[in-house]
Amino acid sequence: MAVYTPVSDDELQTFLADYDIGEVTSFAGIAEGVENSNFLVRTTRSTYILTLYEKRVKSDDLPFFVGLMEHLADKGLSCPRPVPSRDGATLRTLNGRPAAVVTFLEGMWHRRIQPAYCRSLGAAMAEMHVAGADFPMTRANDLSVAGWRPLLEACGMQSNQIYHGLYNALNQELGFLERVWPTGLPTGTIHADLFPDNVFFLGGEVSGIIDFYFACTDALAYDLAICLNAWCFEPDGSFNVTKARQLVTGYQTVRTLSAAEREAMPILARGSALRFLLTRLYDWLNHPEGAFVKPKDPMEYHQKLRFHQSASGSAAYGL
Ligand SMILES: Nc1ncnc2c1ncn2[C@@H]1O[C@H](COP(=O)(O)OP(=O)(O)O)[C@@H](O)[C@H]1O
Ligand SMILES: N[C@@H](CCOP(=O)(O)O)C(=O)O
Repeated sequence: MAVYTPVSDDELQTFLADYDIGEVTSFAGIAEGVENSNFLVRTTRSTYILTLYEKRVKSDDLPFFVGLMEHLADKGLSCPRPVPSRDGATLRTLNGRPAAVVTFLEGMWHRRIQPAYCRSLGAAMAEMHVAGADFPMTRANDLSVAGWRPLLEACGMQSNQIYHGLYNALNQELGFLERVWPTGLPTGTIHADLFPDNVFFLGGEVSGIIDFYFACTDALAYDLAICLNAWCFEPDGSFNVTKARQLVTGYQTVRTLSAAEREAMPILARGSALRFLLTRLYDWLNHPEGAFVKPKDPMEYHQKLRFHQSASGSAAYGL
């Protein structure tokens, strides 16, 4: 459960007194997520999510995240809509943390991924890319290649607690990716954390996308690469090329990938595996005492990285 900052009933009542969202009927910490503190708030009017933004979310970035959700919701995408308080502010402070109330989305996320879900996901992602094309704000991806070395150095030799030789292996991989990382691909607003727990389904089709707190301006194809990692590996660690094909086919029903994007996919997938390996490794070594959170396994991404290191070109991804 991710609740780093507790909120008492009294603190909630005082905070929500400034909103026109009805009377609170129930309130509970949410047993999922690892980044922020999330609470489910039911009121006489509707259901909402209260989020207190934690360590990795910089206050200066919040207007981008909140603005993006408003922009996408205005374009008809099913994503949380920030709810303003009576004075019109969508970003406020609670217990010393920046906080926001957003609308609750119906649907459920799938732990066991079917190829058809990947197809629906691909189309939903491309729709998000198209809808985000005229979003006027930008935010650099601080967890792209330039951000990986500081993360690795912050983990340092402690990395070897997880597995002997891990630091050197990652250092070598990072050196390679720093040399070959693609530039000049079509860019736009990407989600950058489109994992199964952030995509809700109803009846086999994507019904909503949540958790825009890593969203940024970067290569559109990098979002696909993240999903190749997060959706297309089986629990035994093997890569399922059928799921990859479905993901890409679904994407291309809305937006066609260029030849350069297809060619870059193996490196983008490799970089994306390293990115999640590094943040997981950092969190594994540094998770706060007493927080209600289950750190995610860095070694899952080490196994994925090894697949990408041995993959032979775009064909290995069904491209
Ligand atoms: N708008 C929403 N509608 C429905 N459920 C939500 C919404 N936002 C968050 N949740 C629930 O809270 C969980 C954690 O949210 P998430 O944004 O992924 O947290 P974190 O940023 O900490 O990873 C989700 O898995 C989901 O169950
Ligand atoms: N998806 C990332 C961690 C961020 O967690 P989320 O709950 O915000 O999706 C990972 O799996 O490492």
